[in-house]
Amino acid sequence: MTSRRIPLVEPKANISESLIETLVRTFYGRVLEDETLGPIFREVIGNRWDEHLATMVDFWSSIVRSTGRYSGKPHLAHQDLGLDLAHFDLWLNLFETTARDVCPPDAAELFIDRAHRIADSLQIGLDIGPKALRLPKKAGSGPSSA
Ligand code: HEM
Repeated sequence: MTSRRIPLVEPKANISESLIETLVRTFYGRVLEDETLGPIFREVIGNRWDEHLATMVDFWSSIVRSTGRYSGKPHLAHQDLGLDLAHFDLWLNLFETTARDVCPPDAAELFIDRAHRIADSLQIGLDIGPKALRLPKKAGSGPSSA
């Protein structure tokens, strides 16, 4: 049997909905104060903050409690935001700090592990950074570069 290269952090903590809500509210409060991330979120979300926070609570509840409450398409939500690696680094650093500030250690590690995995998947799907697949364009799918 081969060992995993990236050990999966398995859920140990029984994470409550109220912890998820605290994490989500604290994190997006800090995101809004960030001089780079704040303006992006303000512009895109506008006055839909209640909806966004509720979506994010459902998202994390699905991830760490397997409640199945989220069924959106995160890749589509991010594809027109012009994100680059620096945005992901900022987001992940802020998320890690917030998770460690508001969660017990084992819960924080689970959130952080999943956030990194999903960020990787977003970068692969959005063709950002060294993890991007950079697949050649299919014939007929764009302007030809003769
Ligand atoms: C790189 C920095 C990031 C920025 C600037 C960013 C920005 C945004 C914005 C503006 C939205 C709202 C889209 C809309 O309602 O139209 C959104 C939605 C969302 N983001 Fe991010 N995001 C980032 C990284 C991440 C990461 C790393 C994750 C996951 C760990 C994530 C998960 C989500 C989810 C689940 C939604 C909801 C999509 C839906 O409506 O179904 N984002 N993000």
